[in-house]
Amino acid sequence: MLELRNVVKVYGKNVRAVDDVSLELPSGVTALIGHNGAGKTTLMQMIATIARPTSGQILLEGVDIVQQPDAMRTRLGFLPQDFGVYPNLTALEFMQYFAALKGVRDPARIRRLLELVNLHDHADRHAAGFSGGMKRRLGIAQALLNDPDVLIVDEPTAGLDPEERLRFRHLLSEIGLRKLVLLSTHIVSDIENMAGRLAVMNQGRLVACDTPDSFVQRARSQVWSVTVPTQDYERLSAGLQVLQAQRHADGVTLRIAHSSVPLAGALPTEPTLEEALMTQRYAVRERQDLAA
Ligand SMILES: Nc1ncnc2c1ncn2[C@@H]1O[C@H](COP(=O)(O)OP(=O)(O)OP(=O)(O)O)[C@@H](O)[C@H]1O
Repeated sequence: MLELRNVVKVYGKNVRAVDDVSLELPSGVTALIGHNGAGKTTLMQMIATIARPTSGQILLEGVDIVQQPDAMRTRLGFLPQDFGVYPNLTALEFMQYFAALKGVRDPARIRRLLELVNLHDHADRHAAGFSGGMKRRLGIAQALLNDPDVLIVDEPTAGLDPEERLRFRHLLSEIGLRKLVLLSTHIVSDIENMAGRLAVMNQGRLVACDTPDSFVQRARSQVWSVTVPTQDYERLSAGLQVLQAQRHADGVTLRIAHSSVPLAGALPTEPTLEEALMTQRYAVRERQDLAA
């Protein structure tokens, strides 16, 4: 169990990149979601002990890893956002290099990990010629060398094609069956059916943390569907929080976030996870507007 207590990170005089975040993370996959600049990377860096909180505590199994970073470092696998491979090394040599750095002496483990990330057929190829997805998978393999209890992956699917994304999702959810996996993304479809828990960040704050089902459950009765004539679309949708507008022969079908019936004839509809999160973000924005 990883526990964050009132964690704050201030850059310079007044950039509160992470603002009083408290969070409990059990094992399984947790996805950190938020817009660019929400504070996801900063939070992950503090958990990975490569950035120090300005204040607050981060505990791994009760041990304060800000005070005792080695308690995390010996149990951590980390794939940073800007992870790069060494182009002159083959995949196998790259793994051997990191195995030596991490004091891992079992050559069979390297083979097993290359199989796990489906790179065993490419073990003797130079990583320079790998696709983005293959490089990310090699990054995961090196992160798993020391059999970490905690795996942190920053934006794992950035720049990957759909097939690579799918493979990556599968791999991370498998790892999450046994480990604590924390990943960040701003692409909701990437964590659908994969993350057991979503932590939503906005402007440094943790605004919600729950299971995907709970987010969807809460958004029920707040997402509406209605078809309007094409010529009335702009007038009718003005001022509404339109989640999706699909044009077809009979008009435009709108999916709208609203706490009550937004337009005559609108019917409540089952929200997708992405819509549920958008509804949540809208709710946050409304609360901020009210507070201003
Ligand atoms: N080293 C730094 N010095 C100053 N400000 C920083 C630094 N790193 C991040 N920030 C600022 O902190 C805030 C949070 O940034 P962070 O990278 O943690 O967000 P993020 O959610 O990971 O964004 P992205 O999805 O773009 O990676 C931003 O306003 C960013 O500009």
